[in-house]
Amino acid sequence: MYSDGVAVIGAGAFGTALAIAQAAKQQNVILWGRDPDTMGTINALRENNARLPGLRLPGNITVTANMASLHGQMTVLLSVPTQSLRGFLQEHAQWLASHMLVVCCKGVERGTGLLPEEIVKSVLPQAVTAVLTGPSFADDIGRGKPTALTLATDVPSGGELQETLSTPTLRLYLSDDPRGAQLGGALKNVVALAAGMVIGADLGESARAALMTRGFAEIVRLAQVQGAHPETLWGLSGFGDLILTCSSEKSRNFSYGVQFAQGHHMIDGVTVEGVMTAHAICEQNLDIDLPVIYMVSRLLKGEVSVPQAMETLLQRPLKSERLL
Ligand SMILES: NC(=O)c1ccc[n+]([C@@H]2O[C@H](COP(=O)([O-])OP(=O)(O)OC[C@H]3O[C@@H](n4cnc5c(N)ncnc54)[C@H](O)[C@@H]3O)[C@@H](O)[C@H]2O)c1
Ligand SMILES: O=P(O)(O)OC[C@H](O)CO
Repeated sequence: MYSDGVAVIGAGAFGTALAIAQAAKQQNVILWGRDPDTMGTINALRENNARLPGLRLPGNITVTANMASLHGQMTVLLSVPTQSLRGFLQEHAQWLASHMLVVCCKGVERGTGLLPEEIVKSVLPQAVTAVLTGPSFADDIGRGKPTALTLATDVPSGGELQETLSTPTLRLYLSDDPRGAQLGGALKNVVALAAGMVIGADLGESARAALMTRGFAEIVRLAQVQGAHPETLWGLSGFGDLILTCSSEKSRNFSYGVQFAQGHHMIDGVTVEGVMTAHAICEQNLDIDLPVIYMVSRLLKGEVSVPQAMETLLQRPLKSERLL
């Protein structure tokens, strides 16, 4: 099953990196992007110089804007931003039915509160799905630097998929908790925005460590209430990705947080998933104590400044350090 090769949907930074990584193992990999001109340029240069400059696409990657290139029963890695996933699926449903769909985006959909795999199931109820997530920068994956990720799925053939997608430098750990894995990947971006704001406002490394730790407590709390296994969040998809994203300026979420605190609020064609995810969580009006996540949404809406937000968080009643 699903032995007709690997296709990557979305020719952004991550999709391109995943295609390059898979090309080290698979005979032929398809990289699909929606814009024929862009894909023509990527093919001519054998490089995605707009999204992942400096990395050469091996010859066994077929670069295309034609969904008809997908064939048989493939493993399809979905790497479009979360807020675009539904639109992509609706437009191209006819080409996707026979394949294993592996969700690689991180976020919560605004308006529905759905996680990416749930978006897939809501558009394609019969779809066979999995989730690939964890600490990984596109550039590291594309350069073949050692990376470990979580592959989370309910399907019995998860072990086969793990074998298919693991490479000598990309080590996949199998999980049976797609919900927990996705919540970790989505929510760490919100905490990374907060961590960036702390650094951008020069509030100190100690404050960042406090926010990361208390932010992690919120992630575990929310995940448990929403039916995930708390231990999933202690793994690569939760704790692991939180460390990476909150501590590196290579992270777009962290970097945007830094810029935001310094008064630069424009997002120019860059995918910063944590922004919509913060709002998507808030608009669900959950009865869960999530002070950091809610504060990030208020900050992004301009309702409070970073110093006001920090003061408000510090002035809350003292409490015990329970994680849950
Ligand atoms: N970049 C990374 O290091 C990294 C690592 C892990 C996970 N991710 C996740 O991967 C997802 C994609 O991120 P990215 O870094 O590739 O972003 P990106 O901004 O580099 O690229 C996004 C791509 O999606 C395409 N796209 C947008 N809407 C589309 C639609 N409706 N149909 C088809 N294509 C569409 C855009 O044209 C663009 O090529 C995000 O959820 C991100 O969190 C990224
Ligand atoms: O650049 P970011 O902030 O979207 O982070 C990329 C990955 O999610 C890190 O694991």
